[in-house]
Amino acid sequence: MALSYQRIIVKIGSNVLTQEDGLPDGGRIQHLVDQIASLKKEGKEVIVVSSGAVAAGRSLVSVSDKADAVSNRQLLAAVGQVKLLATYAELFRAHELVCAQVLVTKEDFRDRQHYLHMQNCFRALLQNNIIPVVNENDVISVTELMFTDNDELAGLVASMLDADALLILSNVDGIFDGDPKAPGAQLIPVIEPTTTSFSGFVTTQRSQFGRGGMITKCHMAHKVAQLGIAVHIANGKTQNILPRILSEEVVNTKFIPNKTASRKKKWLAHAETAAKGAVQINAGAKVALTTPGKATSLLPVGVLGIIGTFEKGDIIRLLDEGSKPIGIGIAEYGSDKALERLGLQNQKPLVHYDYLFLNSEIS
Ligand SMILES: Nc1ncnc2c1ncn2[C@@H]1O[C@H](COP(=O)(O)OP(=O)(O)O)[C@@H](O)[C@H]1O
Ligand SMILES: N[C@@H](CCC(=O)OP(=O)(O)O)C(=O)O
Repeated sequence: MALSYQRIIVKIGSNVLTQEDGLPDGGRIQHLVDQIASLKKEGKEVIVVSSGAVAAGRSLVSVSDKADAVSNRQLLAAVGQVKLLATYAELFRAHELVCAQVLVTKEDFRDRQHYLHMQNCFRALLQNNIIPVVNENDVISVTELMFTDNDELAGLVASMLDADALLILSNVDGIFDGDPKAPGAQLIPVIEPTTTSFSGFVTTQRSQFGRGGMITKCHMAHKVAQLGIAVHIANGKTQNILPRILSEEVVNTKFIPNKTASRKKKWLAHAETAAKGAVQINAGAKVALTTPGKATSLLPVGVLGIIGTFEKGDIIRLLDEGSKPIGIGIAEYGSDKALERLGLQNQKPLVHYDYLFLNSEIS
């Protein structure tokens, strides 16, 4: 039976798009575009997250070994992204399809305004039947500002757009129970939402031109599946891989999706590292917030202390009396006002339920 995904994110890894020598594989890109065009003709929405800018840059200019690695990467990506998108645009045009370039940084997912602008743009593109081709803005994203890899970026895009599925194309058939090249290694076809540890079977080894490796792919895939989105890890070098994943005719690893979470909560699930401050809440507030089936906002009466400073709209962490993190949310007002209202009754919520994300909701 065919899988009925409607909105699909296709993540194409560096290794799928490059040949052994690190230069772009034109035939491979063509074949993938042909497959995506077929999905479009079936009425599906497709968003492509494509690596390959650095590889494309390498085919155009050679960089000096003496220059620093960051500058070289910026230069190759800046040059290569033009070629990468020109290649996609030309190949999609042959199918009478239009694609668009979307370049983003990690910061764009942390800032609520940037996030909403981005989401709005994606919606407009999809409504106009345009295929977004997303990559990290490698010119700006250096060191700590970088995504771990494009898998992380693809996961964020999938949750932002409430996708039905994320198809991660790599250079392996899926996740194996050990080194995929070792004799007897077995592919794991299905990973249930209850699986939490991958370190037992996934090594930290990366493909030749990849950045994050399989372990980061697993963690991201698990997190995305917890948010209600199916994730498949499959081999992008296999012929007709996309239609064959959907018709369940090909080996791959599927992360079974969990119950769906609301869109806002999906964003919050990824936003923890962006927290500006924290509030410590009392036991009564903890019980009220974590009681299943109840939509409760955090009121100042339940707040014991404010840690750090934050402003209205910032993400803050919620800690219990023992300083254990219990969730995150968006502050309705800044830490100064929160401090004035600490412990007081009949005050406006510090975190509204709609902007509150509790750890218990995804575990
Ligand atoms: N248990 C495993 N199953 C599959 N692949 C694994 C496993 N452990 C490590 N790997 C390695 O992960 C690599 C794919 O990850 P990565 O380098 O991030 O690729 P990509 O460029 O597609 O993002 C594979 O080439 C493989 O060598
Ligand atoms: N933004 C980079 C891709 C880096 C990256 O993370 O690649 P991959 O590990 O294959 O997902 C580029 O376009 O070259």
